[in-house]
Amino acid sequence: MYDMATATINAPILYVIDFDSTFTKVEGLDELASIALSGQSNQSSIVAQIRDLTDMGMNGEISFSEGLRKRIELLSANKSHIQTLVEYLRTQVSNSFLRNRQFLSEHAENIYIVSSGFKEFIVPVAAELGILPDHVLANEFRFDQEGNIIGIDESNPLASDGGKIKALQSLQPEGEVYAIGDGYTDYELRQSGLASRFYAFTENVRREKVVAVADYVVASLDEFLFHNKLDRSQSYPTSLLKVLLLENVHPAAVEAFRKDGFQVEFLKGALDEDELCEKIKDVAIIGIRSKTNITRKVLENANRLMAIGAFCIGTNQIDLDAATEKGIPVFNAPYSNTRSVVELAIGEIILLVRNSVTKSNKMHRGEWDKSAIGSYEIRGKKLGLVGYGSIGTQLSVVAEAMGMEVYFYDAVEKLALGNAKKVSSLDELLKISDVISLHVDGRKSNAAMIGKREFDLMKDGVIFLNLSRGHVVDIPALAEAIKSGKIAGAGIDVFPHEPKTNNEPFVSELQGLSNVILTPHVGGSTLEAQENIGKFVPAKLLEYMNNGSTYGSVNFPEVQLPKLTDSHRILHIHANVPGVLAKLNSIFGKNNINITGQYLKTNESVGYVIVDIAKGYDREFLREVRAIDGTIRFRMLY
Ligand SMILES: NC(=O)c1ccc[n+]([C@@H]2O[C@H](COP(=O)([O-])OP(=O)(O)OC[C@H]3O[C@@H](n4cnc5c(N)ncnc54)[C@H](O)[C@@H]3O)[C@@H](O)[C@H]2O)c1
Ligand SMILES: O=C(O)[C@H](O)COP(=O)(O)O
Repeated sequence: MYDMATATINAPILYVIDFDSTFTKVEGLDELASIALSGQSNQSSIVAQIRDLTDMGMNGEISFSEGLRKRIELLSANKSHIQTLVEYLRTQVSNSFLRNRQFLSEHAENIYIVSSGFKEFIVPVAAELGILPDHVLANEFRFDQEGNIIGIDESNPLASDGGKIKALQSLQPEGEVYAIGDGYTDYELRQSGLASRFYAFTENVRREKVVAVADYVVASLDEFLFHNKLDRSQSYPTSLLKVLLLENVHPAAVEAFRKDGFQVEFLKGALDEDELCEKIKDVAIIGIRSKTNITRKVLENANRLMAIGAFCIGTNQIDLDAATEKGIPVFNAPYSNTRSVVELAIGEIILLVRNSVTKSNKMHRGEWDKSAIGSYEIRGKKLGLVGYGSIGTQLSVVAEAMGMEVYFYDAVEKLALGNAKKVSSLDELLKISDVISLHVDGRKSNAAMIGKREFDLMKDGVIFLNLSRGHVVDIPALAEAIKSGKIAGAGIDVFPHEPKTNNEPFVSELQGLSNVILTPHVGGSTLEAQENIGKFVPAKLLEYMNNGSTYGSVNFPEVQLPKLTDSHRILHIHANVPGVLAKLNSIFGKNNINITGQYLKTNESVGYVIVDIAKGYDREFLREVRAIDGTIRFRMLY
């Protein structure tokens, strides 16, 4: 075992880092085989054999040297393939190594790569991040005259079992050695007593046998640096923060968070309140769509929660007041699916005005009903829009381009686009429209805003669409109006009770009614919209997590902050009571903290102060900042 007594006091710690699946995301030899055999029929089977051998070696299931020789025999690669491999590996450097290139170059003297891989591809890739070429201890290939790989340099200690130990011994380290890697041979450095600590590195691959024997498990280089209080790219490692993504958000979202190092859990369906109360306890960021309700009770259980992403437009499913009180900003995607809703509405208006749904249903039953009765053009028809926000206005423009006469009613003063005409009351709009389409938001006060009274005001034979929120319409009253013929056709995409997953049944009084299009809340569900949302919302959340910006938040004071350079940033969220900024400034003054930038925004309930301070301060003052009356949340970025 490692003996502290033998380490020379004050000798620098040596960081010994593995290359394959640690420094880079992949195994170099596996990739070399894949490149060399590209286009050949045996490519996948040989690469699979090589991968199996790599895995067995990494798990300590076969002797390392035996595995290496077998892999080289299977390889059939040459020098030109190595060049291609190097280009590829440059794109495969682990994200947390890329983020921490400053640490790697500033500490280059104390960092070694000790790898059973090959210098020919490790040196050029590692050197780009500041690793010194003579600090790469690795194998070397042997080539024939044509440049084909014919074996390995057997005189290199790394070519034999226990090679990493021998290589490290050759350095005669004077101080402590911390070994970081994903494989069993990295652990052997610790087992041999040469290294005082072994950190199992799980950013790219998690080998349980290796994790089981590790002193520490780190899912990123930031986590390793955090553990050792070393300079790093993330003040708090994202690999220690969990992101919970519900309701089948686009894979782009998963990718965005993983790329930044977060732990991501992805679920296809929604969760109910009790399930969520349990699940949210260790979650730092949650991403939902329209079906997950984030209630006050859920938030009471969310003590690690820092931000909420609504991967949709509507945010009525979130208790925004409770989130604000807890200092949690909420972000949504206000425009990413607008066009998708508009296109569905236009399609439905045409089909319903034309009475095509009834005819299509008859055809399915074997009835041929060729007649013009009840079928109209949309040209010249009056479209009444309830809610003239992003969707209402875009629908207004498109419908007008198709020859409809557009009228709208909105609760707040809105500028009419094109030739659209504003009407002064909902009742007036309902009375004059041939087609009525709802595009209000889902605020509580809009519950059942369209019921029997409103249906009675409408023209006989009106076409009615709701693609906004289910609870806005009284469904029994709607069903009655359809049955009575008051409504000639309806397109309904949203319902007061929607299944949580695709496995649950859907039940509604609207089922089986004639000339009714029922869609399962898919107004915004196009691949384009979902991909846009899957990129947009994580970008907002990451901007908040990494930089503190709240621009675009639906419940928080909005600030767009400059990128943090050469300073540390304090983010202080407090109840909006007088005097907090003065208290903060007096603490900074008293502790000689040099302020390089300061921002303050408030809304009715919270204040958000951001202070950039020069590095080199004594951390003691942070205690005083935390203790300021009314502090809700406090964190630091650097
Ligand atoms: N079916 C879907 O898949 C789908 C997709 C996207 C959005 N939506 C829903 O559509 C809603 C509207 O989206 P948006 O982007 O146009 O929102 P928005 O906030 O831009 O517009 C909503 C408009 O409705 C108005 N409004 C609210 N209550 C009203 C009332 N009682 N009377 C009159 N006007 C009222 C508001 O003043 C606002 O102008 C979203 O909130 C969401 O609930 C559904
Ligand atoms: O608010 C929205 O954007 C829509 O209702 C879409 O919700 P969804 O993402 O749950 O389909």
